[in-house]
Amino acid sequence: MSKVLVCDPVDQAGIEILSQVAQVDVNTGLPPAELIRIIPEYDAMMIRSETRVTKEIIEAATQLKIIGRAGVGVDNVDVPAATRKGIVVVNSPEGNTIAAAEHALAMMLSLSRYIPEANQSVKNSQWNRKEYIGAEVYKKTLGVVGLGKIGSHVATVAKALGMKILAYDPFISAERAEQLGCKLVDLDWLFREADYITLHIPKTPETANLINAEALAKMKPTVRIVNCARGGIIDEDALAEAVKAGKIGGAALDVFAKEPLGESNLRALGKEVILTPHLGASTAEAQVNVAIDVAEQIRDVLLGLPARSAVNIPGLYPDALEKLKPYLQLAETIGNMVGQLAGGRIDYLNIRLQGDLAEIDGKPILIASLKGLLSQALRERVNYVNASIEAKERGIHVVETRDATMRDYSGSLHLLAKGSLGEHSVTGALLGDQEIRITSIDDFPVNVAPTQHMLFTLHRDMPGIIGKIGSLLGSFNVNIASMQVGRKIVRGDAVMVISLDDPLPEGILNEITKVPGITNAYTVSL
Ligand SMILES: NC(=O)C1=CN([C@@H]2O[C@H](COP(=O)(O)OP(=O)(O)OC[C@H]3O[C@@H](n4cnc5c(N)ncnc54)[C@H](O)[C@@H]3O)[C@@H](O)[C@H]2O)C=CC1
Ligand SMILES: O=C(O)C(=O)COP(=O)(O)O
Repeated sequence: MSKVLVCDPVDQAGIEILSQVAQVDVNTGLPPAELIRIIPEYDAMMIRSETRVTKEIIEAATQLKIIGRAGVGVDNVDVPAATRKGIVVVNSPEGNTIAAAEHALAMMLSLSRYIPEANQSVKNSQWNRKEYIGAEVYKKTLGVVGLGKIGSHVATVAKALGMKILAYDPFISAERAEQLGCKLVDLDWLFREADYITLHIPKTPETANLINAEALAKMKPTVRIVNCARGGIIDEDALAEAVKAGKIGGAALDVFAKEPLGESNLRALGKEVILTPHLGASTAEAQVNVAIDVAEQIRDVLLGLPARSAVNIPGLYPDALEKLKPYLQLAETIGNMVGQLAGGRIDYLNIRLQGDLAEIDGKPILIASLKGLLSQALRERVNYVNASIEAKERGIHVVETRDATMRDYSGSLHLLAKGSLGEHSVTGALLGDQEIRITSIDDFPVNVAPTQHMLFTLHRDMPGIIGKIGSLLGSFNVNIASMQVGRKIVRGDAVMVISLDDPLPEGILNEITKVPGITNAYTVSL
């Protein structure tokens, strides 16, 4: 039975789903060294933002297939290290959108009316109304940095509060911003004009310290900044300094460069600053959503099915994947065949999508072809996650071409591999949308169904050659299941494809190449 390690607190609804297919160990707050020690036992990990899944942990994992992040941000996972190891990383892109957006809005309003400190003062038996004269958000300008899922919801609600919305997001169109009632502007404009700024971007090398002393200096002295996205997007010392010096109006932070927040200048600040302990996703509803979303994906991957929100499998979207499945199988099979025919080190792979296949997104087919190609060298270590990286690291130059005019089958795939031992090609198609047919080998036309054990020969088409191969195989007690010859001209060069019931015994390939007329022989095992 598979084993899943749940390292951070997640809703019971997720645990129940995982328990249908795996032994689930809930073990939160583990120190890194302990995680490294126990991770080899596990097939899957489920985390939130507290556990850092470092390269060291990933390298120590020997059977880990999936890391499920019950939330959005995967910046606490070394995704490149996971990808390299063929481990799928999934998240829940929408499960906590509303929770995070509402927390940002709550922070904005609390900041405007000093609610946290006013509340504390009443609880401390004071009644100080003069101290807490706030500001209205109505008719003020809100600058939304990052108009993705959370930023869009914040903008929509803020619009209903009567705010004017400016947005900065280099990856969305002005039309999309307009639909949301926002004006798309550049960052400097937003910094200059906004009365409130709210951040809804991922933490990336580009966004780290986006709000630094220089940026703060461009803002209005009354601006209030909300960060419910990621710590490290704001330079915390520069922010504390700006609040203290009255260069900005205030800030509300849910996330910090280092969590839990340690020693910090922010703690000493007054009512202008609100700090919450990373609570954006902490609603009952969001926790049920993300736990179910991610647990279902872990369950599926453990059952050998695809994950719907993998962050490190490029181009494999669930709907497209379902339609493409037979073609992925085809690509993997002929990738595997051409890899074995080419043998040795492969330097170049041309993937030609033909007929109907020329019309579709080729990326998943390309990945499947590479997985097949590398499967001899890497066995089960290669999968859809790491096939592209492995190919790149091996220096395989991959070229995708398309030819919609090739219409012998509705859609076919031609792979040509060049390597240290020469050049080979295989074309395959689907018969009746499911059954794989090999339709050419080294450009010789054939029509064979791939089988587990196959023998290919390149030979001169001449009388007696088939008989000689047949008796040679017979003398080694190898049974032939089927045989086919492909040739372009009579008595010219030809290819023979023989399906065998058993694997070819050691040494026999050498004997076959000694038969007069045979130029080369190859075995392929699928
Ligand atoms: N505080 C909390 O508990 C929570 C925090 N989050 C965080 O909120 C952030 C946003 O999440 P979603 O809206 O779900 O993500 P999303 O992917 O839907 O939106 C992010 C947006 O940022 C934009 N973006 C990327 N790089 C940018 C850049 N350099 N400058 C400006 N815009 C850029 C993207 O185009 C995208 O539109 C993430 O960092 C996520 O981790 C999410 C949930 C809960
Ligand atoms: O989903 C996200 O990106 C979050 O930041 C939520 O973090 P959490 O799951 O509450 O630790």
